[in-house]
Amino acid sequence: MSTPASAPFTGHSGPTAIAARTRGLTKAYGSGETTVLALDSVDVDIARERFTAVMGPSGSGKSTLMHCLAGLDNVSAGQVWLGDTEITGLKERELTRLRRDRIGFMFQSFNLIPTLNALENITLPMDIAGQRPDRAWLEHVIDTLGLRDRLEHRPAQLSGGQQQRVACARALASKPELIFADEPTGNLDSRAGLEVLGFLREAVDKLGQSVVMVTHDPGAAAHSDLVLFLGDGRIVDDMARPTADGVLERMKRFDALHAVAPGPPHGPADSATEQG
Ligand SMILES: Nc1ncnc2c1ncn2[C@@H]1O[C@H](COP(=O)(O)OP(=O)(O)OP(=O)(O)O)[C@@H](O)[C@H]1O
Repeated sequence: MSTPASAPFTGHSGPTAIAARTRGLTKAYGSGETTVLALDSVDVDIARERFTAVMGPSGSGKSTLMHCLAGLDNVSAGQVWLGDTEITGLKERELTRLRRDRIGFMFQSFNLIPTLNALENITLPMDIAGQRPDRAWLEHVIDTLGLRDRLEHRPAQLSGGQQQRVACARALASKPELIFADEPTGNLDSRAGLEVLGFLREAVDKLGQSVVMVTHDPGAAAHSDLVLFLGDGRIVDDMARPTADGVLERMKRFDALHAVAPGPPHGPADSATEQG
């Protein structure tokens, strides 16, 4: 578990091969009798240059896990690292810079600026940060995502799938260590959704990126290398090289278990996940 503190991030196969990790990550909302334990002592290693999907029923803690991993939410207990940097305990300003420099985000709702064209949207976070894009990398991302002939178009002139590809390029533009995608296909029809999943896959396979995606869709999860299943704020299972059918079966089993024995909010099932 200990990693050399001075180990630099190399962009690809780093010294730890871990993009992010948590130990004892606990997040509670509220206090007293109304406390909700959204995450209950989660230990997880997110592998570098891999596509990790996070699944689980509504309210199981998926978004909370993503927010804590991305430093968007403070934790109640435990530790979170991005690469070799412990982010728990960082000040808000340091967190803002870390997110800007080292993390990419994709959301269900694209979040593009309507008055800017595709290229301007892609480079906006870097422009705001006063950073110059690595030109060769940017060109590579644009070609990989098939956006070359759409760069002058505004979001309204693009299909939903194309808009999400622009959002994907924006997330990739600064060559972040880790990309978080929150239901990135949630607003797309199945064909456009497949296309975006294919591009996320390529971002990992061809561009050496690391992706964490929250999804409810077993078909989307099947594009990942590893599915983490959350239940009641804990990682209750994982599945490497998932198939849509396999994921669906696993989810049905969880549902059946829940239906038979609703039990206490945080049951004993916990196979704290270690990969990499
Ligand atoms: N700001 C908040 N205040 C109080 N409770 C919260 C807050 N955010 C989340 N929760 C609670 O924490 C638990 C986990 O929520 P979270 O949004 O992480 O689940 P999720 O798995 O992402 O759900 P969904 O699939 O519906 O998006 C839920 O019980 C939720 O009600």
